Amino acid sequence: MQTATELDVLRTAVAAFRDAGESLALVPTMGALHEGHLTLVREARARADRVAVSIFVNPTQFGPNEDLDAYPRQMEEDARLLEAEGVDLLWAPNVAQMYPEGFATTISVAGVSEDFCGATRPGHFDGVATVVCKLFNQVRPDAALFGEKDWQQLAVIRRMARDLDLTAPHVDAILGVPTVREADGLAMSSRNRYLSPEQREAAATLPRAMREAIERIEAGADVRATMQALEQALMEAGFSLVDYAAIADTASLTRLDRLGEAPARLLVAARIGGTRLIDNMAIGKA
Ligand SMILES: Nc1ncnc2c1ncn2[C@@H]1O[C@H](COP(=O)(O)OP(=O)(O)OP(=O)(O)O)[C@@H](O)[C@H]1O
Ligand SMILES: CC(C)(CO)[C@@H](O)C(=O)[O-]
Ligand code: BAL
Repeated sequence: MQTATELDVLRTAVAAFRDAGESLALVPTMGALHEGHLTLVREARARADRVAVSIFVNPTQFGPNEDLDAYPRQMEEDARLLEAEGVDLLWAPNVAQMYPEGFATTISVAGVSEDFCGATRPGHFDGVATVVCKLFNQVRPDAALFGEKDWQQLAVIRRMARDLDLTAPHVDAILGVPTVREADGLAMSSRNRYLSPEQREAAATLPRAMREAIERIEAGADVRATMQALEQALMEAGFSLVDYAAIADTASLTRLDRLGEAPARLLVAARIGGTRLIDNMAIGKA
């Protein structure tokens, strides 16, 4: 595996793949890798001749009171994990390279980025869209893979890629990979390591309560009342705040107060101690 920490080194490595006629898939990450990330890498390997992974803890997607400084950083261990997965290229820029003196451009995706995490983390998706656009321009992959765990992020990136012609037309080059879960159902996340043993146990209530809510709504229960019951179940389990618990259209993320014909998603963000967890699941007709 080649590691590039400078843009010209990255470009030379990518050009060598291209000169050899090889396809390239990109897996963008913020590091602190777990099985969720490695599943994205394996999917990428199955789809392209070459795989590039980026590791960059992007400061512009963190709010002023969020965990930018505390966010886990373990570059050497991550590099070992990626090497073992057969990754070809690790792109690990620093903040000054990504945002040089005078950097002044922001990409903002209206609509799909506004509710849910966009409302509770103002500016978050501007930071995500801008850095992902830069990563696409730096690496110029044929395809990029993202986790469904960050469902709204995936929707924002798909919208941006279509709007800005970042990928080939008529090709779904932005690929979503189903959420990888722990044995008790908790979605894997780098932030799970912030949880104390007691909080970790209580955190499994999140996917459990979501599945119960889905069963009830699919059996005809009222959406609003079921969302209230879901919030209550989380608070009783030890969560301190539910940022949102709602059903939305899968693609537009418009909130729904009942299931209809279009595919829908249950989306939840909730805090336990100082840790904010998100999860989402399909509901209704697939
Ligand atoms: N459990 C998971 N299953 C599938 N994909 C995942 C999972 N966790 C993260 N990903 C995906 O990996 C990519 C990089 O995510 P990131 O590095 O932020 O990890 P994370 O575990 O989501 O961290 P965080 O705790 O910041 O949410 C994203 O596309 C994300 O959706
Ligand atoms: C897509 C991403 C790498 C952009 O910083 C980040 O939001 C993440 O890890 O999900
Ligand atoms: N996995 C999404 C990145 C973030 O929470 O900032």
